[in-house]
Amino acid sequence: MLRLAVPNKGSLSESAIDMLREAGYRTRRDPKELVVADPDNGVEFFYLRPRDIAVYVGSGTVDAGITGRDLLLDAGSGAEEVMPLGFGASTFRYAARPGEIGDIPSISSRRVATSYPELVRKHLAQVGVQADVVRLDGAVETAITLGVADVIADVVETGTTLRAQGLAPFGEPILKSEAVFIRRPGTQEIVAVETVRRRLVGVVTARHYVLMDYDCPAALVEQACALTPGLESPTVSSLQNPDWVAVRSMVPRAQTNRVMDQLYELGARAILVTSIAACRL
Ligand SMILES: Nc1ncnc2c1ncn2[C@@H]1O[C@H](COP(=O)(O)OP(=O)(O)OP(=O)(O)O)[C@@H](O)[C@H]1O
Ligand SMILES: O=P(O)(O)OC[C@H]1O[C@H](OP(=O)(O)OP(=O)(O)O)[C@H](O)[C@@H]1O
Ligand SMILES: [Mg+2]
Repeated sequence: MLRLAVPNKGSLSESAIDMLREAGYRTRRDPKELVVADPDNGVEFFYLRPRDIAVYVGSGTVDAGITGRDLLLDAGSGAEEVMPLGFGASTFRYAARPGEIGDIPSISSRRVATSYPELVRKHLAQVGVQADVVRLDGAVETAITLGVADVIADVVETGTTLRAQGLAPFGEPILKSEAVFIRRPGTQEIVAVETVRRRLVGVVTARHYVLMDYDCPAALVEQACALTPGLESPTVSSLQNPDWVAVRSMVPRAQTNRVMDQLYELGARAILVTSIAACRL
């Protein structure tokens, strides 16, 4: 059986579980369940702390899993990112009291509090800044108030936590993170890992696109297809009225209304949009 690691708690857990369910896998029924066997799909799921997932995958104890890119890089375990999953987006940034430290070179000789010490050490080395890294488990924004650090490096999603502590981010983000599918190097040869990857690509694509159907005057079909090129090529079918054709194409969900407006202006009618439940491209 393939061994797959899933976040058991935290920001990524619920969305990761939803994604696996959409991909047709069995998921836990109770948050206390830590191991779930899915014999029909030949997979055993291990519900682990997101921070530990890259370590398990890197060591080969589990074959693949879902975690955050920032956690993967902090673990430095040798597990590799296969694909981003389109949820759990955040940035990883330095922050300090406004007016005190305003750029990355000024971190030099200061104390930086973080829950991601390896990620921060690697970044400081990359930019050639010497500083003391103070490892904390969480709530690092308070470290400056309590006098443990001059700078923090932490996950920023909305920025609410930073603002509440009177801190402001500075410098370019160290990293743009999101949930990622990771695997042990070499496992691309394992058919079951490749099947999981393909199913996840299916879910990400199904979420990203809608299916658009419309009727279009035959004389305008080239212009209409230019607005809805789809992935390979739109399907064009004949209608009973030979002056019109029916077109079906995949359109990025975020562009749905703009494309419908443009099609309508061109002369297309009966424009229908449907969600895609699943797909394999
Ligand atoms: N608002 C957020 N706060 C923290 N982590 C977030 C947020 N949004 C996305 N993430 C991502 O979630 C992962 C961290 O998850 P983890 O479960 O370790 O911490 P958490 O969500 O802060 O939960 P907890 O603090 O309860 O342990 C990282 O990859 C991080 O980038
Ligand atoms: O930019 P925001 O939307 O405010 O989100 C980012 C904050 O949320 C997380 O903290 P969490 O609540 O998980 O507490 P923790 O620091 O103890 O992990 C993270 O560590 C940041 O502090
Ligand atoms: Mg947290």
